Amino acid sequence: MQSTTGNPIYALQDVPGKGKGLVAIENISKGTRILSEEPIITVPRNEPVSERLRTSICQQVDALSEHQRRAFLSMHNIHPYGNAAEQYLGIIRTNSLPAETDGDKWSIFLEACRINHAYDNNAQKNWNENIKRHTVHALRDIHEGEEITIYYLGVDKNREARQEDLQAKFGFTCWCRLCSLPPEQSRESDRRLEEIYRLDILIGQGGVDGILSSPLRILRYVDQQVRLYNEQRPGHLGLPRAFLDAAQIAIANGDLARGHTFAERAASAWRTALGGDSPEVIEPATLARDPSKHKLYGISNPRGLEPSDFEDWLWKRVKPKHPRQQVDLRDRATFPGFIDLPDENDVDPDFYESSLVTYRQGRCWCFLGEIVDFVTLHHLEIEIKDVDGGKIPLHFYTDGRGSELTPTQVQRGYTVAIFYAKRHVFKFGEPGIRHEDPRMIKIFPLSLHKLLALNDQVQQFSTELDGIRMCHGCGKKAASLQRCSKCSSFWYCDRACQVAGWNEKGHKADCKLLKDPNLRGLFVLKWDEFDNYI
Ligand SMILES: C[S@@+](CC[C@H](N)C(=O)[O-])C[C@H]1O[C@@H](n2cnc3c(N)ncnc32)[C@H](O)[C@@H]1O
Repeated sequence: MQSTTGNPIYALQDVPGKGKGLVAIENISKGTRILSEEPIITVPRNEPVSERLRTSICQQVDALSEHQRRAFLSMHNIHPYGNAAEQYLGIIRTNSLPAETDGDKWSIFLEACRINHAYDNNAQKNWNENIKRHTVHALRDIHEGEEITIYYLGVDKNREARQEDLQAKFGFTCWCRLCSLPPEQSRESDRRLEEIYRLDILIGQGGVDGILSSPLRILRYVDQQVRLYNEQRPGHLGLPRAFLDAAQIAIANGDLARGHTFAERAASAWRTALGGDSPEVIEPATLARDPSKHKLYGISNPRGLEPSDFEDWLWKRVKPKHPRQQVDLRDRATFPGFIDLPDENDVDPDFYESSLVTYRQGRCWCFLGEIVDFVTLHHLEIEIKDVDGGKIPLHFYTDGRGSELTPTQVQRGYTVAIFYAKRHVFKFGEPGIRHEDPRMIKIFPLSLHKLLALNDQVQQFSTELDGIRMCHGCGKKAASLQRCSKCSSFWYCDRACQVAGWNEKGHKADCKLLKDPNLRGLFVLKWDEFDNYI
């Protein structure tokens, strides 16, 4: 590809430890189409090696121009060979890229096949079915002299699986910045991926029913996924998919304004990675123009209501909340991350109601964080990780300076819940939380990750909608389920379902946790009202 001045923007150069590679020879800005190429050799992906295939490959190589042939033969080959046909096959296996959207045909592209791999890739490869070319776009600004890299493996995988695949298919180990992280940070990155996949399941499992019955909960999952994708690596292709999910949730629930914005974000992310002429951009761009054309628009309008109930719905008349609705621990208004806590010296309107002369607390809230480390010098100091992954100090300025907590309570990996926490600027260190009232803290013997996973189960199996609940054992929805007598949180058709829930679905461990009235309390307190301190 050439720059606007007509000069090439990259060159094939030696890259230490990787053979040849493409290197930017001028600054390339995010979203630039770095190259767009037609294939020179194409093979069916899944056809077993046969005489017919060998002949077809030899004929295609023979038909190349001298320049193309030389460039093809200089490509890397990790497979041993004894004759020309085997050599060609080895080069194709080491270098080919998809030449059809469904991946049935793979091809050799003289330039794109020279790009090396990195997990923190700065460019995105793609077969563009509209223009029948392979394209590569800059996922972020690439500086002059920087190597252009793509991700070889398609699906995102944890570090060990990535390295195994790269060794098996391409014969190398990736040493990019993300693959060389120290073990703890690398595990964190792997955990992020696991969480992304877990959220994927939670988002998809209820289908349209889920989107309609708990739109906020599902939107929270997608919100969380977007944050994780952004932390994982730049331009992750999960992002536009997540934006499209968010658009669908908004539109299905009649919110065209948000549907429009989410669809625009999806289109913009695809445009950066794949170019404005790629088919992937068309769907979200069309949706952004008119979100009401989406097939789910309008399905949230209630059907079969009594006329008076319909009027209540139409006018958004507030009805008393269902008493048995469970609070969602992912609700950031009630369980904010550190950054969203009120500042100690401000009157934050999200938490306080103010008039001209006075203000009063308008709601209850609780900060959740996982104990990463702790130390006692003059007082107990705990390092905690919040829902956003940020680490902050929690200093104990209670009368006992933290000694009111027992060593069995203060353990790494346990979750701290602090009611009415505020951001405090310490003179001697990083901003954090100054904890003064011993009644305002609870510690639960499970990680924040597990607490949120338990919350997801509670949301799915404890929440009643129009008198209907879901059996935790078999997943059936019914009005006449029996509740677990120990924790009162999960519901079952009969004894067999209870045994299945206990043994196969992990309720044995969850039940023990939920027997703690303090933990159960998190799910049932009236957080959005304030009468008195909890
Ligand atoms: C498609 S080719 C890429 C171009 C190749 N470097 C060349 O010289 O033609 C794939 C081969 O490049 C090398 N390679 C690609 N990415 C690499 C990386 N991150 N580290 C080391 N070698 C890499 C491996 O030998 C791999 O089999």
